[in-house]
Amino acid sequence: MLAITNKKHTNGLDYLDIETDLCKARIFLQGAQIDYFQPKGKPPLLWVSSADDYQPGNGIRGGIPICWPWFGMHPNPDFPQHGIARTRIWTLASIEMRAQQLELRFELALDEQDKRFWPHDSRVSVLFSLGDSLSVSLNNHNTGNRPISLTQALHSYFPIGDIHQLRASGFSGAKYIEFGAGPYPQEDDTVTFERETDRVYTDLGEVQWLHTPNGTIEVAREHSHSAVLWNPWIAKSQRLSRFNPDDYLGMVCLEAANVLDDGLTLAPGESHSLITHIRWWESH
Ligand SMILES: O=P(O)(O)OC[C@H]1O[C@H](O)[C@H](O)[C@@H](O)[C@@H]1O
Repeated sequence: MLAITNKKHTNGLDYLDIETDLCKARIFLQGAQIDYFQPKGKPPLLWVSSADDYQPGNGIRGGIPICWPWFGMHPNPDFPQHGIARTRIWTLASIEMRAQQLELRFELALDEQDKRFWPHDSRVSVLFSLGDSLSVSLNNHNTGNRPISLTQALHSYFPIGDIHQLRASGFSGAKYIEFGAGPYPQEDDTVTFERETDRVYTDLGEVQWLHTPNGTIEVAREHSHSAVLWNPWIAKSQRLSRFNPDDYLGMVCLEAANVLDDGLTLAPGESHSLITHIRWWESH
């Protein structure tokens, strides 16, 4: 089966409700933000805060916000954190079925207002590939005649059941910066959570795993040597917008990125795709 229905949220945001033989998904045009993905017969793979009211103009607190064309704070303090893509309306450009994977491509057309933030000749698009796993590819192409530099992330929120029981693995050999300090070498392969965690990893291997009480989520990346691992813990949860004070107990963000020395510089005519693959891991 294949059902793709255009719907409107009560607060006005347009989204696509999607069902295939292999999964159910929901993608908002604002931010090209997927906030729901569930392989059939398995639990959902993305987390969203019940405090989010899906207001136009805000990124949704969950799913996969797209941080582009910068991650984190911009040197200009008047520019929004994590770039402009997550609050802009994207256009659905194509729908294709390949084998049993449903591919949806969205494009972002920047207006004059946006050019204040991003005065470059470039094209950005995102391709979702939906099957029993989820792949997201954020594609940049330099259409101008000067180099372009940017940072970006697929800011994925995962449902992890209980932060006190979560073990995140696949980190050995990397290094990280946290709260402006570091880089520190990551000696253990596994990370556990006992406090606010906000690490920007570089030199990171291609695959990490989130071992939760409900199963293991595998998060792989292509064309990316960096990722962000984030849990706001108690105090920051109380300050965060669209977030319940105890939400930190049930989520973690592991964000495929191109940041720090893994930031991009695209020569004229050059393209790049930041890709993440997300699935429930099954041992064979
Ligand atoms: O509140 P937001 O702008 O969505 O940012 C949410 C979080 O994003 C990233 O994970 C950063 O590393 C965090 O420092 C930040 O708090």
